[in-house]
Amino acid sequence: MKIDVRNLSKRFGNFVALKNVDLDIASGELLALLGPSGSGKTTLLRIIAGLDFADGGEVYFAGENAANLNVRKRHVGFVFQHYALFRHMTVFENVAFGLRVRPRRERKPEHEIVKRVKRLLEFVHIEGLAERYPDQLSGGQRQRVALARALAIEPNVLLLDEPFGALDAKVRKSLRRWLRDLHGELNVTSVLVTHDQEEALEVADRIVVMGNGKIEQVGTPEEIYNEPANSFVFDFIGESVKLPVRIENGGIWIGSRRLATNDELPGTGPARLFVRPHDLTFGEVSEAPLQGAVRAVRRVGALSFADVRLDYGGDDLLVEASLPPETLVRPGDLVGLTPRRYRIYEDGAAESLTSAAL
Ligand SMILES: Nc1ncnc2c1ncn2[C@@H]1O[C@H](COP(=O)(O)OP(=O)(O)OP(=O)(O)O)[C@@H](O)[C@H]1O
Repeated sequence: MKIDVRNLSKRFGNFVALKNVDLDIASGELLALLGPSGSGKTTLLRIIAGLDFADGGEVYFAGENAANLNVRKRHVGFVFQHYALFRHMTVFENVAFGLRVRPRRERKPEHEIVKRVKRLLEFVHIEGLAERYPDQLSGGQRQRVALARALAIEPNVLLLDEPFGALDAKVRKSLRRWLRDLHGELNVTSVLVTHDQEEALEVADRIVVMGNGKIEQVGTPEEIYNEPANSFVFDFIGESVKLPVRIENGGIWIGSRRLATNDELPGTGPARLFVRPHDLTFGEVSEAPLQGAVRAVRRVGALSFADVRLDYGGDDLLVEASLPPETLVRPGDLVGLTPRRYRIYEDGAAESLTSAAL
């Protein structure tokens, strides 16, 4: 089921929660709505679901204006962060619920309901838990039940609002891989709300980055990460180091040193350089545009980072740079750093003035 969102806007009192949102969701894709808290992700999801109404704009389900379809007719399955399972029902009954409450004309005979529920429990790998109650399950198992229950009604659209938000990091990771695999087997259009960029990058076919009720960028995980459309997306996705720089005489100046660039830059004035920590290359103090003293060296899993205090035109600036495996530095060492791939944003402007891969 294809979903088109057209010029959607929503206010809560004076607060603008969605501003002229346009979005095409392809049939069968898994789309992630990603953004900081309060950016409007849940509001957009609720309007798509029919649980809330927009002040302006439309949502189309397979070309039909969804305003003409009530919640039930939209055939939407939901999974929320807080497992809204019925506590007094077993896993089996929870999953069967949506099938049993259908109007008599549409309801399947009991033996078919039993067959379908069993198949769903197998599909989400919890067939052994059918007779348990929600209290007797782990958080991850409950979310599997919630997904089986959402799928029971054979939805055209699956809406997931922070489905793994309440789970610990390890369970989250395994469940999102599981969701990715499962989604490949389902012919359902899914929209996943998350504020976890790693989750979105790993699971989604495409990501919609939202900020302040607006769409900042739509793209594949690679596009979003490697070609951020603006400074908001660069800053929000992945780690970033931001350095104040100056544009003058066609070049980028870090203090009194000119950064090697591919292009001549127009204009004069302050700007900001955005660089990923792993795109800061360690080198000779005398040659690199940035110099500083190593404060600490840290290992996080297989990666090493150095906190470098840059001597930055009077202001000290602490940056975290990724250490390539062969680089040996110790606290107290003076090092040079060169931004290898970066983007330059004029102060106050979102669009990148230039980007470079040196
Ligand atoms: N019923 C409401 N009444 C008033 N304001 C609301 C209401 N629902 C949402 N908002 C506001 O609208 C903004 C967007 O909320 P929304 O829940 O869509 O954000 P979100 O991106 O999903 O955030 P989170 O990740 O924290 O869930 C927030 O500032 C929120 O406070």
